[in-house]
Amino acid sequence: MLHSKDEVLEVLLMKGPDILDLMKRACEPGSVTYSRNIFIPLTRACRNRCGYCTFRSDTPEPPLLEPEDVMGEVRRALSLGCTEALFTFGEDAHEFPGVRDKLESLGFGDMTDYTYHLCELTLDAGLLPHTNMGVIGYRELRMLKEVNASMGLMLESASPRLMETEAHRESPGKDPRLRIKMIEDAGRLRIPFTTGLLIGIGETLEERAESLLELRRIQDRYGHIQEIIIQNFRSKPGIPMENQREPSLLEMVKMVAAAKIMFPDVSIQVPPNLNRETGEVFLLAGADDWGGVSPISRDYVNPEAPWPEIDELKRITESAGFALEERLPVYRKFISREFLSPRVMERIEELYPRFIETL
Ligand SMILES: O=c1nc2n(C[C@H](O)[C@H](O)[C@H](O)CO)c3cc(O)ccc3cc-2c(=O)[nH]1
Ligand SMILES: C[C@H]1O[C@@H](n2cnc3c(N)ncnc32)[C@H](O)[C@@H]1O
Ligand code: MET
Ligand code: SF4
Repeated sequence: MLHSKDEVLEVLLMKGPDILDLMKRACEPGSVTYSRNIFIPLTRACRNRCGYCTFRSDTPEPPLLEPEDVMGEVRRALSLGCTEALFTFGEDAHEFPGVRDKLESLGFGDMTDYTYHLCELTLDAGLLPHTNMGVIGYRELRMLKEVNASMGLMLESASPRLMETEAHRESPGKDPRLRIKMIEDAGRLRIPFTTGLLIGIGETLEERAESLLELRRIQDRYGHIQEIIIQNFRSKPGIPMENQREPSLLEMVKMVAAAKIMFPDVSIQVPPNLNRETGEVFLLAGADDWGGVSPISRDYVNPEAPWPEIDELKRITESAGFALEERLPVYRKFISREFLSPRVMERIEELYPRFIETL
């Protein structure tokens, strides 16, 4: 195991054949999971302005997806065999007058109320919601737990220093203290949780080590983290961080391996669309999940990076020596009354019994 900052840092500084030993230590034979989803970006309005983001828009047009649009997409996703509805969008969007007026005309007070309503309709229709709407409070989390199979929030980095750099200078919601608090709140509420780190946004190797150790501390205390995304920063034309160097393949390999060694109890996810050529190398470094893959929608956060077809994902996974296994947005070991609301649990028992642990 890697327990101290020095030990983790030593891994992140490795060179030459030591890296091969590291990969061997992290990689276990077996299966690699993915979830069939549809991405539903309710709004591009966001109170933050992250230096790497192309998703946010100042004048979102339309300000909000309407219930009919959302439910049309949900039905289409169901007909294509999806199980997950991924609700990811801007933080505190109801602070924008355009969004607030639209919410009001639909009869909702804020984005949480609206999201709750859509999750409820989605769950009734048969998809399992996973919501990541940025930082929200304890009461909002408690409310959304009732209609979500899992929820998520990227820590991005545990470094408060990035709040003074291009990455997060204009993003009060990326303060690691707020993000850590929300991840802990989700732990207190027993919500199966997805978090992750964004690699290459100006953080030092030492800060990468600290971020992993911070997530380990939270997981030791609460045990609700089901997966950690190790996401590589992608440079895109027009973003403030356009000239920032992307992380190298070996930097990513070392992060993935360190994460797997530190978290034998958590899946390590790398998004296949951001790693078209290199994804299979990450499997050999301990990554064991591809995340949500959509047969219909784009990755609205990374629209230039299409997801591979599921057949292609299977080919890549098998050629590296692993089996591709479909999962729900909630991992098998969290499918229980301890972690899911009665409503969500009943829906899974009814519609997706094949994903439930049979002992
Ligand atoms: O397609 C994407 N899915 C993203 N997902 C979705 C994720 O792959 C799946 O929804 C989960 O694995 C649940 O099945 C996120 C989920 C979170 O909770 C937090 C961050 C992300 C980030 C992305 C992302 O950048 N692109
Ligand atoms: C939804 C998640 O997508 C990630 N994200 C946002 N912009 C980029 C980018 N340019 N490259 C890679 N990941 C990005 C952030 O980590 C965010 O939390
Ligand atoms: N805006 C949220 C965040 O960055 C959700 C993901 S980005 C669309 O945490
Ligand atoms: S990454 Fe999320 S929080 Fe940051 S600007 Fe984009 S939408 Fe907002």
